[in-house]
Amino acid sequence: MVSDTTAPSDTTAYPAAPALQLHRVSKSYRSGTTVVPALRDVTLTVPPATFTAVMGPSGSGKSTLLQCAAGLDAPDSGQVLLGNTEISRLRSKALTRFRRDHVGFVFQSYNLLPQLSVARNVTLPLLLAGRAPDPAWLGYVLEAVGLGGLGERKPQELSGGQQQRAAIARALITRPEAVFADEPTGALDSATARQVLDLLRHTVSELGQTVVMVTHDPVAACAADNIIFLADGHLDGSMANASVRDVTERVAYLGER
Ligand SMILES: Nc1ncnc2c1ncn2[C@@H]1O[C@H](COP(=O)(O)OP(=O)(O)OP(=O)(O)O)[C@@H](O)[C@H]1O
Repeated sequence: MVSDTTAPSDTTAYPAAPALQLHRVSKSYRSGTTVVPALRDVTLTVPPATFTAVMGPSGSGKSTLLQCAAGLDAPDSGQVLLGNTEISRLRSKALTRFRRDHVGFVFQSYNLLPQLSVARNVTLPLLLAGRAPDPAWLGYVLEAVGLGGLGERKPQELSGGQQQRAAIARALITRPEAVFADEPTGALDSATARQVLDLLRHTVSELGQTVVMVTHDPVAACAADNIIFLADGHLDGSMANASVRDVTERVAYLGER
């Protein structure tokens, strides 16, 4: 287990293995008598300390990919590895424990508890795991997301962008193998979205965090090192260090090559 007292700048605890690997992952949903394929034979590798965006048309399988990669949903076939752990083999209890200790989540809707202070919200994953928060690490994470001095506020006393920063701090507090973000800027205006994207970028470059983010927005996707495209449940190529124009064009023709 990663110690909570490791110096904030120490990233040696992160595994040398890829942060995330999917090997031939397929997943279908049943809707009445109909079977809806959501992921078809997806294989991908995400190196540690990188920022990956997942793009594709509505219904192309982006959220399903994120859910399977994060251990929130189980693939029908194929393997998912987070660091050195094959999470697709874990049974329910072990998977819940693993997720709690090793996976961070950020959602479009922040999901902060209104009755708790920002600091309490941020340290909740540690408390739920029975681990004592390290005040130095909490202070560092709050500073890193630009919420230094605001830990005692309630979420409703923060702006939308600050609430999303708190949600990102909460995702980082356990020093997870990977942070999964589903449309984290979807509810924000473009200037605030920019700040949140810069923060995610900062967690990658300064904290060595691995971030995987689903987005519909080419501007948001271009904050990532690498963009992977999905079309109809298939992986449909990727782009590194892309421009907004290239991504917009690529998205318009997804699935047509
Ligand atoms: N719980 C479910 N039951 C039945 N079908 C589902 C379920 N969840 C997703 N699907 C279907 O699986 C496919 C992929 O859905 P998914 O939500 O992963 O796509 P998405 O790319 O994230 O879409 P969006 O951009 O609209 O959020 C879609 O056809 C969707 O209708």
